[in-house]
Amino acid sequence: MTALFEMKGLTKNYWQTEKQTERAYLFSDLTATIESSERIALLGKSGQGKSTLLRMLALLDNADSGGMRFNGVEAKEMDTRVWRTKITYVAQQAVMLPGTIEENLKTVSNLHNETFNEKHARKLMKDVGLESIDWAKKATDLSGGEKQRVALVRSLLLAPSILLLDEVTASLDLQSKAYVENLLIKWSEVEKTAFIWVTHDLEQAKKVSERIWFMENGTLAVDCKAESFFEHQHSFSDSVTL
Ligand SMILES: Nc1ncnc2c1ncn2[C@@H]1O[C@H](COP(=O)(O)OP(=O)(O)OP(=O)(O)O)[C@@H](O)[C@H]1O
Repeated sequence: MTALFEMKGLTKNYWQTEKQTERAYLFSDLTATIESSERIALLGKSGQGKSTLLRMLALLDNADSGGMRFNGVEAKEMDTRVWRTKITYVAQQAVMLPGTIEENLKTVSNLHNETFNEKHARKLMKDVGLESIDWAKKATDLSGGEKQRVALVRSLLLAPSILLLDEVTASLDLQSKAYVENLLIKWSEVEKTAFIWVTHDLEQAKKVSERIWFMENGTLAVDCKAESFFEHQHSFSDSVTL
């Protein structure tokens, strides 16, 4: 059976401006396969290249070598915009487009010339705890945490196959964080969406993931079931102090 997603030998050299260390690359030869709607937490100390990898998977950054396939199709054979609707990146700092919340939510349907499913959007806004917000409000006036949740709903409206979540709850209070975690777990189960969630919060990783990718020294040092990772956490690196 064709895998949902494969990455093979992905390598990123340091940028020219980067202070050279003992190795020339940020990460090298990252290889992994996602068979179906798996929930993966991507862990690793600061500066290991987790965000760079996510951006690379969404074709927002180039690999120096290696390749990727989605449903058996090479990234370079697919239209970049189509790829990004299948494999969608949600940034740590949400960016709102000029205009109202409603206009932001409608970006996706407008892009695809489709009818906007308001009921679906309202349900998602409720799921992230934003049911009482006025959609006529200017999106750029929202708080950081509100912007993050609107951005997440906007991405979910694309119905991607793989969501790339870059510390998406870092700016949220505990209640909103729980809303988002629960929504994404449920969403993955119901819609059969995979996600790769970068987090420094081990409790969150334990709650949301079935599989762990752990980056260390420029490699994907660990790729295993979440249960096994947390059972043997002490034997990975320096106790995985993230
Ligand atoms: N566009 C760029 N130009 C130069 N250096 C960059 C660029 N993007 C990232 N880097 C460098 O690459 C390294 C990895 O950055 P990245 O943000 O991918 O790491 P990370 O593991 O996600 O870190 P954190 O956990 O702190 O978010 C860092 O040293 C960063 O300064």
